[in-house]
Amino acid sequence: MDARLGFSALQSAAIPDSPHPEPVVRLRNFIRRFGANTIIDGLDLDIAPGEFIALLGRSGSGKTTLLRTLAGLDEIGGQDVEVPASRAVVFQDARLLPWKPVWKNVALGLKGAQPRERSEAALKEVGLGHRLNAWPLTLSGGEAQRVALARALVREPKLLLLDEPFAALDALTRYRMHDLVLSLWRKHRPAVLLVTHDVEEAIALADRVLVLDSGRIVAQERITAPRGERASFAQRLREKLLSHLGGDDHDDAVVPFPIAEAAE
Ligand SMILES: Nc1ncnc2c1ncn2[C@@H]1O[C@H](COP(=O)(O)OP(=O)(O)OP(=O)(O)O)[C@@H](O)[C@H]1O
Repeated sequence: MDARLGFSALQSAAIPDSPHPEPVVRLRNFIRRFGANTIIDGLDLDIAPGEFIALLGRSGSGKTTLLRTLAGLDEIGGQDVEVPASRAVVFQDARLLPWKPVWKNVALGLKGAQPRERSEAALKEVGLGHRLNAWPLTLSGGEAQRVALARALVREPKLLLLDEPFAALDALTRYRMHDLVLSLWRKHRPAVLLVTHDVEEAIALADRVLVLDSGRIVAQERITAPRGERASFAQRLREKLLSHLGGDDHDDAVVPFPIAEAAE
């Protein structure tokens, strides 16, 4: 297996180095058009089980279109697309039902036994065990996104799709969410596709960074450095500076820096 890939244009070639014979996501020559506009233009993509992928691209490059396809939110009839049935999406806005308390938002549509207990356990995992009966409108932006994460994870998805979930948060909350997402990912190990505009975020979180342009993957970089060593100086300094700015969510569910690199 290769250590690092350069930014070579891949265009519609299959990603050659998937370490698993059976990817959890498999797209071949995927095409998406809106009217006369071709948004995704013959895309091949494999995502390995448990792999964390960040998808970068300019505005309008088709990132959300690709994510919606993987989420099953768009009708794509007749194309060679394999995705797991168990998948969950977190969007930029939490999309909580304001008339239901937090735990019911997480339990919504949950199949199987003990929805309340499972919802409670998921909310504890994201540090909101004390807000089970809170109303969504009383939550901060960071808290609401943590509820959205709990709602996704309680379904134990094989594929977790994150569409700029941190973009609307302040910097401190965003960095805390990074740590939280990483700790949850390490524990549950879903494959993750994170759509983001933030290159630094992509480098900090992902195993592999893809760049989408004009409907094609034009570059990819596999990042093998342990996450704790990625820009650790910058992170320490950032944490130090940001600790003076305060934040909306101080709790002990967030993994403190340095991030523990458990079995990457
Ligand atoms: N339902 C739709 N009907 C028509 N055009 C659409 C539809 N959905 C997306 N598009 C177009 O497809 C293109 C790609 O949109 P998409 O939202 O996937 O881009 P993006 O990379 O996620 O952009 P951004 O970073 O700004 O969110 C845009 O030109 C958009 O206008």
